Amino acid sequence: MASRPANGERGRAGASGALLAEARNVSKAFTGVLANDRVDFELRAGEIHALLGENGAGKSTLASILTGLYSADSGEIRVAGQPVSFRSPRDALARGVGIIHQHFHLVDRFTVAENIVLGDTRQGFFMSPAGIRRAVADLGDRYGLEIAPDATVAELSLGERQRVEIVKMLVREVDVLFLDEPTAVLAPGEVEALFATLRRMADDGKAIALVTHKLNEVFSICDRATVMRGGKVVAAAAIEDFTPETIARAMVGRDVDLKPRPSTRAPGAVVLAASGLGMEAGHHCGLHGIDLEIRAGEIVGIAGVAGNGQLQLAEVLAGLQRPDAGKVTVNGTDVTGKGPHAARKAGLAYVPEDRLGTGLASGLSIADNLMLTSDTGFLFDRSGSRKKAAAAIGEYRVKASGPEEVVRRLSGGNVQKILLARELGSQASVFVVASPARGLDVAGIEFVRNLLQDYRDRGAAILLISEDLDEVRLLSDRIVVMHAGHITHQCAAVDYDEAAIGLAISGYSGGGRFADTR
Ligand SMILES: Nc1ncnc2c1ncn2[C@@H]1O[C@H](COP(=O)(O)OP(=O)(O)OP(=O)(O)O)[C@@H](O)[C@H]1O
Repeated sequence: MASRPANGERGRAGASGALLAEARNVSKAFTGVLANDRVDFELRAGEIHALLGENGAGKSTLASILTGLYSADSGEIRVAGQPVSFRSPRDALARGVGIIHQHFHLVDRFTVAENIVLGDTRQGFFMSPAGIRRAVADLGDRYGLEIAPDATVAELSLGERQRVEIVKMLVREVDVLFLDEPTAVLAPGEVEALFATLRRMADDGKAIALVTHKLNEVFSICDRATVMRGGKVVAAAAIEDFTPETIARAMVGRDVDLKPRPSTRAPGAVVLAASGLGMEAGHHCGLHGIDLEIRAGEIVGIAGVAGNGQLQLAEVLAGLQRPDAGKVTVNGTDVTGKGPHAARKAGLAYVPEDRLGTGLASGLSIADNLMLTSDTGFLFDRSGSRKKAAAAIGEYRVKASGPEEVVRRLSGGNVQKILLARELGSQASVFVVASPARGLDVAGIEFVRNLLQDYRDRGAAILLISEDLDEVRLLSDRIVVMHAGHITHQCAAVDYDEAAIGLAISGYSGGGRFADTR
């Protein structure tokens, strides 16, 4: 059992708590890639430990080795000081080491309680339905995790599903918990709640490893950080010994500049226009009287919590959904409800949020994916498509063995780069871009921001949809807020008023009015 820190003071327990999990001199190669190169990593009782690094640095591989999904080619894994050899994640769980992946492993049509006991094969372990309810309630109280045991998982938000995954781990009595980019799926309010839970778990003597790209999270919650680059550990220290700049430099090997570059020119003619767009509310909130104009040479950012109509709006603009009312024009051509090909032909490119669903075919190579939306089709001109892919891999600094690499094998951030390369590399003049930096490391974020600003300066019209308010604020020339399928606020970026935007995000549309949230 883990030794408990004397108090929950940040940083103190992390430096001195008992060693709960370690990797010593661990290496792991995949075909052509040394994903972990003589890695040392340690997790102590009472700490929240950030595991950082650029896309493809080897973080997920290390987490997978420590939690039983992969075995190391060489080196040693220890739990509570004892060498272990995990043959599966179940083995690791039996030793108190668990992981919560970005894509949850829950059965949608089962209840929360059923999911919690599912697959729990501990010998002699039995929990009656009443026992499970009690355990969920007790753990919920202790760690601030409110969930209804009888709810069906399909009805739950992503934040609630994450809580179910955490309770599942707590029921299995983990001492060490890895979380792979846990805030990527959360709304801002849910992030604070998650962090409070993680802090309570650490205060209780558990060790938490947080795989993340978000430096603000690292500095607000973590006690220590380990930074990886090219499969190696390049820095490991208490958080007080780092600054955002030194962490970014360790990750990338150079200085990173994320300062915005506002447009210096007045925007040109309207190139993307939506007027009176309406969609019936169904399983989503619908769209209600959306009027929007985007001009050549400007970035318009749409802020709001996911699920407030942004996805429907993006899909209507990109021709993937037909609105019930209203009209969309791209470069003066009416493309309303005419399908994605018509929108693309009129000059619109779309980077969807759901990169492996709507965006890319995970079973195909990089080269084939880059040709998926071209008129010629990917069966045509294979050597041309390979050349194009090789150029994109170089330009976007994608970590891959070459153009024939299957997209499924790439790390999350590199998948995002392939999608961006295809859409931003097209000849479009209007770009609808949803969460372009999701899953990207600091160098990737810098790259994408520069790219969008370069395109804008060359006269492209960009609609940026993002839940990351900082991203919207830093990149946009104009800001539009959506709530419940309505536009509740619009302003120029220079007039950015955090309080007004915060109110608009929660539905307040000025003059004492709240948007109709049917
Ligand atoms: N199953 C696999 N088969 C082949 N190569 C793999 C496999 N898993 C990872 N790799 C490669 O190993 C390297 C490290 O990948 P890993 O997923 O560990 O990186 P990461 O730091 O987690 O990146 P990201 O932040 O983008 O998720 C990458 O070059 C990746 O393409």
